[in-house]
Order: sequence, then structure tokens, then C-alpha cells
Amino acid sequence: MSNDSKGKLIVIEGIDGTGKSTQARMLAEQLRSQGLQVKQSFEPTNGPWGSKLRASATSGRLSIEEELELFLKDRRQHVDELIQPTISSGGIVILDRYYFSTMAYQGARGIDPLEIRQANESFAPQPDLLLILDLPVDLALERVGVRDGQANEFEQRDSLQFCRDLFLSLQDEPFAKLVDASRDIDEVHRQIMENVTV
Ligand SMILES: Nc1ncnc2c1ncn2[C@@H]1O[C@H](COP(=O)(O)OP(=O)(O)OP(=O)(O)O)[C@@H](O)[C@H]1O
Ligand SMILES: Cc1cn([C@H]2C[C@H](O)[C@@H](COP(=O)(O)O)O2)c(=O)[nH]c1=O
Repeated sequence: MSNDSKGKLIVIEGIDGTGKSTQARMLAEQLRSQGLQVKQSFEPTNGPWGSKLRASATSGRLSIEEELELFLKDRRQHVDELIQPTISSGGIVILDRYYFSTMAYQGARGIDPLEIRQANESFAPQPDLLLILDLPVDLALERVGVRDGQANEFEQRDSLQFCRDLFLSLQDEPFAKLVDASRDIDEVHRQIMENVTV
């Protein structure tokens, strides 16, 4: 779905540990300090479907069909209740993960990422800006404190490499910007601010 709303949708993506939550918080603070109306959110959400998904990461992974269905239900609710109303009223939404994560992570489980994209774009607005935080898998895992054998179900090295490659494949989209997440926190924030026009 194209985004012809008055507000802006800014999405931060990247594999686990690339600094998405840190940068989403810093970006939201920066924009609020400029007097802008900002809603910061994340996926999976803390709603009923998102909570079930988060629980499954440690208690036992769902089948790919059930997992994909829950991510779609969670996102529909997020779009209907927070994303679309905020951008329709002229506000800025900053998201820590969106449907590009579904293309990556559920793509890594064997579903065609393009089919995932089409299913999502039938109801979810495209972002105005997609910030892809890029970091080698080993460095990302080091940051989240995951050592061999201790990764949770979503954090296996091979699938994270698939996810990193998928995110990198999106860098030529007209709304995408690649950010070098290996730099220090303030430098990553500076790279992000260079690309944000509000
Ligand atoms: N640029 C950076 N350099 C070094 N450490 C960082 C940087 N950005 C974030 N960190 C640290 O790395 C860890 C992971 O950061 P953060 O939670 O923001 O990442 P994330 O991408 O949201 O992770 P996840 O997807 O697992 O939730 C935190 O301890 C954070 O303080
Ligand atoms: C939106 C979305 C997320 N995931 C996975 C990716 C992560 O491993 C977890 C969320 O963890 P976070 O540390 O809170 O970011 O969920 C996914 O597989 N598919 C998705 O669409």
C-alpha cells in the first residue's frame, strides 16, 4: 500500500543486536525535542498475537504457517490501531521492525520473501524511510550477549546471515537508506539524522 498520509512512517530494520531500539529511542527524543508529534512502537507488539509470538521464541517455535499468520494478525492490528491513525493525523511513527523483518526471518524458514511482501503491502503502508542498520552477524550476536549454543530459537547464525542478506537486498528501494551500525552510538545516530527529513 502506498503511503499518501499527511504524517511520516520511519522504519528501523536490521538483525538482532544492530542497535534498532537504541536508535529508535534517540530518534524519537530528537524529533520530540523539535516539537513534533511522535509515536515510537515495535513489532511484534505487546498485543495478543505479538505476545504469543514472543513467548514462542523461548517456549518452542510454532510451525511456519502459524508463525506467519500471527505476525500478519499482529501487524494488521498495529496498522489499524496505531500506525494508520497516527500518520493520517499528521504524526510521525517510528517503528523498531516491520514487514521487512517478516520477509527476512520467515523467509529464512522457507517462505518466499516476495510473497510475504505482497501479502503485507496489501494492508500495511510502505514506509517513507526505511533505515537498514547493517552489522556482521558475529558482531551483532556479541552485542546481544549470545554465545555458541545459547542463541534463542530466532537467533541462529545461519538464519541471521540470511536475514542480513535480505535486508541488504532492500537497499536499492527508493525509500531505503543503509546505515553502518558498526560505528559508535552517536555516529550511528548522526548517520540516521542525515537521512531524516520531517
Ligand atoms: N553503535 C553501538 N555500538 C556498540 N554497542 C551498541 C551500539 N548500539 C547499541 N549497542 C548496544 O548493543 C546492545 C543491543 O542494542 P539494541 O537493543 O539497541 O539492539 P536491537 O537491534 O534493538 O536488538 P534486538 O533486535 O535484539 O532487540 C545493547 O546493549 C546496546 O547498548
Ligand atoms: C517483526 C518480526 C520479528 N521477528 C523476530 C525477530 C526477532 O528475533 C524477534 C523480535 O525480537 P526483538 O529483539 O524484540 O526485536 O522477532 C520475526 O521473526 N518476524 C517479524 O515479522
